[in-house]
Amino acid sequence: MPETFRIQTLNAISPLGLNRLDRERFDLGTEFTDPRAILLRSADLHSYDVPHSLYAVARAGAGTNNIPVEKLASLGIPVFNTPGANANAVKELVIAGLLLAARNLYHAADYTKDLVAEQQLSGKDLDKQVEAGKKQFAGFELPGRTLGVIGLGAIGVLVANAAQAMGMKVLGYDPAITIERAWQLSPSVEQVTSVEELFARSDFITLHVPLIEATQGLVSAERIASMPAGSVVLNFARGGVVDEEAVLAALDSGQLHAYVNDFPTEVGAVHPKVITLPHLGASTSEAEDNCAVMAVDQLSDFLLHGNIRNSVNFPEVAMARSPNTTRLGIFNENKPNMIGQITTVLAEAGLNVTEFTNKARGDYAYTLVDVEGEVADELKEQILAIDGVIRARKIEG
Ligand SMILES: NC(=O)C1=CN([C@@H]2O[C@H](COP(=O)(O)OP(=O)(O)OC[C@H]3O[C@@H](n4cnc5c(N)ncnc54)[C@H](O)[C@@H]3O)[C@@H](O)[C@H]2O)C=CC1
Ligand SMILES: O=C(O)C(=O)COP(=O)(O)O
Repeated sequence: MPETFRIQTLNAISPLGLNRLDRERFDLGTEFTDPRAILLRSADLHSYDVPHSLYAVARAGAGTNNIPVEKLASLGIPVFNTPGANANAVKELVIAGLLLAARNLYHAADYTKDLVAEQQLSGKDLDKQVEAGKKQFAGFELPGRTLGVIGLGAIGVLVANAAQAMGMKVLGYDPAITIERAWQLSPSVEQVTSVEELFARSDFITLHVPLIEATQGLVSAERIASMPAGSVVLNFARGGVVDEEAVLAALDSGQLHAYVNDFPTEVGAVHPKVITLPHLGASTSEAEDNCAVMAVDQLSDFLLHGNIRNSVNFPEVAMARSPNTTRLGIFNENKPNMIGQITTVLAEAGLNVTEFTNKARGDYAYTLVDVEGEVADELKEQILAIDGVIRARKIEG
């Protein structure tokens, strides 16, 4: 009997994704203590005691800063994410953020509500106060203004192209832009080669980078000071990418006009020039469906076939299944003679290899191997005994 894999969900995952799982092979629950896989969105896994049973973690979304990615790599546990699946949702919220800031919409709507709810105005009195008060919310238009986009990945490219189509001058900065994203980027977007230049030339800055050591505090006091007075910072990446204290000081001094962000803090959320949303970037039904479908498909492909697609800590490795073969998935340290030792064990067991792929990424590597016929259980133990092999699995189809 092939195994039924226990998948523990730590956040609400769209049923459109979950319903793709064959219930004969997958058992879904929120309370397992020995899951084979974890499926989550933003739940924090950093203090999670990783059980020996765990084979994989799938993040229905983009950011993986809530997951101990390196630690899991060292245990031979791939972490998957869903690149691009929620990018349009974030792009639309960023465009809304540009307009919220440029037209002072948040305060303007509050003002109107206050006239009726608090001041109890109506009829001609209300009309009069509306016309008298509106000038304090007069804004500015986007065409001709410059938007600096930091990070030209799935989201950054969509934001850059949309802002450009709205008549903005768009600058982009991403020293590691992929060829795929460069092809998608509007040719009118100007690439700048230093983040300092981007700040100095931008009326709006929008952030679309992961939260990693290199991006922590990327928006600093010094960089904000180099922006034109009255600029706007939009942060739909992660709170830690911005030095919030510096932003609040710049809002107080008038150097910044507004800070629109998706990551509430006790101090920031109540500042009058800050517009904070409750981490809403990916919260559309479309994005939730897209992320769930992609995460579930990648996870089930790994559990059933050992294939790795869109992992953030292991390389892309996928092979079609062939009849009358047994598949092994092996995680090992990326060091010399691993392939030699693995194939020697297979040869000594008299096994004929029909397909073999080994790819490395950073300190670790992954091997998928198909051999003719059945494989004895002891073979897995022999492979695990090789110095540098972290984990080995006989994958039943
Ligand atoms: N507010 C929300 O609900 C959401 C937030 N996010 C955040 O947005 C981030 C980006 O998402 P995607 O665009 O889908 O990821 P992505 O991986 O497609 O793009 C990230 C880009 O940032 C670039 N980058 C990395 N370090 C950089 C640096 N120091 N300077 C400039 N560029 C740098 C990379 O080269 C890559 O092109 C996620 O990691 C996540 O933190 C993503 C989705 C929803
Ligand atoms: O995909 C991301 O990085 C996000 O921030 C979305 O988070 P969520 O899935 O809405 O908890």
